[in-house]
Amino acid sequence: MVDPDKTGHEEAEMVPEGFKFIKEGKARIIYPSNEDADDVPAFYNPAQVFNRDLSCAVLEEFAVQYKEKNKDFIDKMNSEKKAENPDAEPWKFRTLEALSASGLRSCRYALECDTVDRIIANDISVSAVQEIHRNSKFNDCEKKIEIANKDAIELMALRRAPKLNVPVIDLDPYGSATPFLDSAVQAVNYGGMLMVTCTDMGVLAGNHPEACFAKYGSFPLKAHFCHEQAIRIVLYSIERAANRYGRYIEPLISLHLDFFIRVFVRVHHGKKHVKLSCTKVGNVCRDPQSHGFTHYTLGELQKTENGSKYVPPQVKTASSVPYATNLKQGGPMWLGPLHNHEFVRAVQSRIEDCDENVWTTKVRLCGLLEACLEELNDVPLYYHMQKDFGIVLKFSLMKQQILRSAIINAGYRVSSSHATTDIIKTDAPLNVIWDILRAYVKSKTEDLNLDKVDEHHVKRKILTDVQGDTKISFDIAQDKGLKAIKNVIRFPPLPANWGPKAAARMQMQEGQKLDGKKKTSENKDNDGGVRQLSKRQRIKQNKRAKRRKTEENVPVDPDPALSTSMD
Ligand SMILES: C[S@@+](CC[C@H](N)C(=O)[O-])C[C@H]1O[C@@H](n2cnc3c(N)ncnc32)[C@H](O)[C@@H]1O
Repeated sequence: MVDPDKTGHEEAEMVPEGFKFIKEGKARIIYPSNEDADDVPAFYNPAQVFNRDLSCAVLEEFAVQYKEKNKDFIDKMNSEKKAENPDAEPWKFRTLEALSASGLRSCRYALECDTVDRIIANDISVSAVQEIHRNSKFNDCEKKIEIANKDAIELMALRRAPKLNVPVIDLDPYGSATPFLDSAVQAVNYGGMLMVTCTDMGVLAGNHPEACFAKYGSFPLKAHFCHEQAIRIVLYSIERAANRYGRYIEPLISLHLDFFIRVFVRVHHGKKHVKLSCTKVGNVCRDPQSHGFTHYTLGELQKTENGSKYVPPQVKTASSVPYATNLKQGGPMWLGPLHNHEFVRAVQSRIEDCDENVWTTKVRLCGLLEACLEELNDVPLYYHMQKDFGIVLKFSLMKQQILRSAIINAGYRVSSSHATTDIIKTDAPLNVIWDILRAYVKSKTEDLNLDKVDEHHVKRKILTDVQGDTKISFDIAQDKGLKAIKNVIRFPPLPANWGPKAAARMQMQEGQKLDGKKKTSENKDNDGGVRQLSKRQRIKQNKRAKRRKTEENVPVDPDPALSTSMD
């Protein structure tokens, strides 16, 4: 490989005019000098460097663990192959990057993950595949990268073909990964891993609940826990797809980052465990007035004289959300743990050992994984200190540390979340939190200022209620839930223009089409769906798309957001 730090003769010869080279990790790609041009051959977003750095670390750790766990099986398979054909190649650990774009990620996997033997870099776009060829050559990793130009759904559906035997599949689409989940859960090896990105945060966060239901099978609630809720909806969707084929997921690391969701899940198989799925997914009920919420699984496992059976859950929504008059239901979503802490620790120590010049996001990655280790893994969702409690009580509340102490002193656990700041994740029942907050408000003021508050208003109900038997103490507690254990940066400021980016124009082979995936204002405008186009911009873009379609015969669908029907 050409030394990445050299900018000598050899490189200048390889970079065509109008192009530049971009360095990321140990890889470099050749990319148009004008990145904002309408017609870039393949998609590349520098803001996803964090996603790629993390994915390299996770992939290498997973590959090491997978080979170790399956050592006997791999050895047996290799000796059987050798007996049949002495020249047979040994078994290879393959990773499929199903939506590869420029091939940057695949090149990085090839160069930075020593335990991964092969990467299949696939993209439906002809121009993207040309870039993958060029970039894998440029990085001198052609031997490790197999290139495919197929619809990812078809490619993964070829799972019965013994050649596509992949322990890891990476899905990094524009917008939602849901069109690819069905074939991905079937194609990945037993005990293999799916790495899944979803960038349609607007949909997942509850801005378009009907679209979220259509894509993910889950109805999101508009609430301050929307970031973690988005992760849980994606996990639910993967679990449901897996269950249909006798498989189930184990989340290894599940993240909300900047403008997207990235989850790493192990895919197991086994009918007995698949049945348990109904006890891991469920609904959330939230009162928009008091901001209180509760959750319940869709099914419960009940012990019987002869063993156990699955039954519908006992739903205690009303008693779990005191002062609620009008509960709104969201879901279903994943209610189990988001992370496997042992795996997170292993990835974290791998990152700690790496060179900061290669993984430029090292400091942030370590902070993020530390935040994952700190968060309560068995408590779904959280409250925002001011935006939930403060707003309801119309009172400037105590510092986080004091409320956390009070919760711990009352005998419960509390933590922060990697997903956002200023939140309280706790196993304390809501009546305990209201007891604490009521006691605090009363300790700060004698005048509760309720004269003008309607008698049915939730603030009045909370503040005039009889104090429960919660032990109240605002003394600073000594507990790991109180303050960060390691002094690492958890939420560093982000660079300017950090966010989703416009999709590249797709050039497909004749006869190829995008199954179940249309270009919409969400995924065409960006890879995040966070910034929506105005109606005028969409009309303009539609016209441009139609013009292209006729001029170049490239299948670009008009923006469905302009039509009245949902599809
Ligand atoms: C967000 S980009 C991938 C970015 C890349 N993984 C990276 O890290 O830079 C999505 C890519 O998916 C490709 N794509 C979209 N639909 C596809 C399909 N059905 N099959 C294969 N590739 C597809 C697009 O051409 C585009 O290059």
